[in-house]
Amino acid sequence: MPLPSTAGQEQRKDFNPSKPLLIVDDIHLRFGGLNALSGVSFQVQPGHIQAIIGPNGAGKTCILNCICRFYHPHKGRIIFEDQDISKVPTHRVAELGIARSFQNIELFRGMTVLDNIKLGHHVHMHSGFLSGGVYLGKARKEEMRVRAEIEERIIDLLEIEAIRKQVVGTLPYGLQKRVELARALAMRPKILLLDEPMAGMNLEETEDMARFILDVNEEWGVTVVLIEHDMGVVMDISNSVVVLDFGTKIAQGSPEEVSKNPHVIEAYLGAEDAAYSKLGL
Ligand SMILES: Nc1ncnc2c1ncn2[C@@H]1O[C@H](COP(=O)(O)OP(=O)(O)OP(=O)(O)O)[C@@H](O)[C@H]1O
Repeated sequence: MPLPSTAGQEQRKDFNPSKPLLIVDDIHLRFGGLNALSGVSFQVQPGHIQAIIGPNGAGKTCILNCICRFYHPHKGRIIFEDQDISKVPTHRVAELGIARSFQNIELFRGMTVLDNIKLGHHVHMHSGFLSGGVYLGKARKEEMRVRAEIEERIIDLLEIEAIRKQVVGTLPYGLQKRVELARALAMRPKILLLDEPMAGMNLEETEDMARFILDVNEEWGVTVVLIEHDMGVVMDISNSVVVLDFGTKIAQGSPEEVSKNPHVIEAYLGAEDAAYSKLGL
C-alpha cells in the first residue's frame, strides 16, 4: 500500500523520465595532497536505483558526503530538483528531501526502535514555541496524524512490528540496519542515499534488505543512490551503475554494460581478485 503524503509520491506526480532528479556536476574534492574526487559527473533519474561501485578508496562515500553537504567540494555543483544546493547549509539538506544511511550504523543505541524512527520526522517539524508547546494547532494535529500513519506503514513495510519497543542496542546487526532505513524513510525523502546497506549481513539479511529497497523504490517512488560492494545485489536491483576508481568516473551504464566494461574489470582486478569474482564474470 502506498505511503500517504510523502515527498516520494509528490515526485511521482510530476514524474518526468527525461529530467534528472539529481545532477552531480564536475565535483572535485581534496584532502591536503590527496585528490579524493577529480571531476566526477553523473545524473540520477527520478524513480531509479542508481548504484555507485568501485574499489576501496575510490571516492564513493565522498560523493554521498558531497551530495548531503557533509563535505564541501572545492569545485563543481550538486543540482537537486533544478536547484543548485552547493551552498545550502548541511542542516537544511534533509528538509529538501535528501536522506541517507551510513556505512557504520548511526542510531541512538539506548533508545527504542520506535523512538529512533520518530527522530527521523523532526526535519519536517516547523512548529515554534507557541504552536508546539502551548497551542496544539489544527495543522500540527493533522501533521501528527499523518506522521503516525507513516510510522505505522514504515514499520509494516520493513516488518519490524515485533521489535518496535526494543532498545536498538540489543538488536542483531541486520535488524539495526533495517531500523536505520526506517528512520531515513521517516524523513519522507525524495531521494535516499544508502552507504553499503548490506555490509556485514548474512545471505538472508541481504536478500531481505534488497527486497525492502526495491519496495521503497517501487511502491513509494523514492529514488535511491546505493553504494554497494555486493555485485550480485547491484546487478539485481539497480537501473544504472556509476563506477569510480581513484576519484574519477571510469564507467556508467546498465549493470550489464558495466560488468562487461574492460576498464571496470581492470579496476577490480587491480584492486583484488575477490572483488572481480563478485562481478560474476
Ligand atoms: N575526511 C577525510 N579526510 C581525509 N581523507 C579522506 C576523508 N574522507 C575520505 N578520505 C579519503 O578519500 C578517499 C576516498 O574515500 P571514500 O571513503 O570516499 O572511499 P570509498 O570508495 O567509499 O571506499 P570504501 O569502499 O573503502 O568505503 C580515500 O583515500 C579516503 O582515505
